[in-house]
Amino acid sequence: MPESVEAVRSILDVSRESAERLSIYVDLLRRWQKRINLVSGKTVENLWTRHVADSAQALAATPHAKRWMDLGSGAGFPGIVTAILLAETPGANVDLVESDQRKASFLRTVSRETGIPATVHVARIEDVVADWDAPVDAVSARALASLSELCGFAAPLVVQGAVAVFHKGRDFSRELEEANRFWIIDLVEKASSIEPDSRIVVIRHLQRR
Ligand SMILES: C[S@@+](CC[C@H](N)C(=O)[O-])C[C@H]1O[C@@H](n2cnc3c(N)ncnc32)[C@H](O)[C@@H]1O
Repeated sequence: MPESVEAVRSILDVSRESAERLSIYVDLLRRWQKRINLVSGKTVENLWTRHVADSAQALAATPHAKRWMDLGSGAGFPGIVTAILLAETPGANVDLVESDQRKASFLRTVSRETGIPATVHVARIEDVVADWDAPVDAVSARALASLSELCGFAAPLVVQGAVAVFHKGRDFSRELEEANRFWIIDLVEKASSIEPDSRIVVIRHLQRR
């Protein structure tokens, strides 16, 4: 797959404006990566496929969602990518929750330089979700925690009508088995177009056993 915006276009349509914003984001990430560890060093050469296109699968899985919360955003995957792809959609917003100060500074810089509809919360997910009272259409997380833990983070939002969209890796079957002990989960999984053995998991209903 090409290491350019074409990798993202293999997942969904990307406007010229979004393509420009994605390029600004990738340039900033490469620059900041020299100072702080934003992504694993061995993936820097493949940022467009391994991170940007991979992240675009969250919005592709839930294309009608406009108001997102991204948990443990790190360098902005998938939350910043979602916000860029929704930048021209009226009413769109992505709340990014990240407890690490330096990563949050990076996220704020990207948000400012690209002019995207994103709000950065430098806080713990548990605290943000517990106090949250604004409508959320979708909640995303990638490389953050086990499925069972993610259900715990997202449940208060899913109960209020949000759809949960999680990137999950090759341990998914074992994680699902564990999560099923604690949660009744209405889940649809889709094979990742980017990472073999990975999938995008969409949860519409969630209830603690
Ligand atoms: C492994 S990184 C993944 C980052 C990004 N989602 C990605 O896919 O590249 C997990 C991130 O979640 C953040 N994090 C972990 N637990 C958290 C919590 N309870 N509240 C807020 N942020 C948290 C960490 O600081 C870290 O940046």
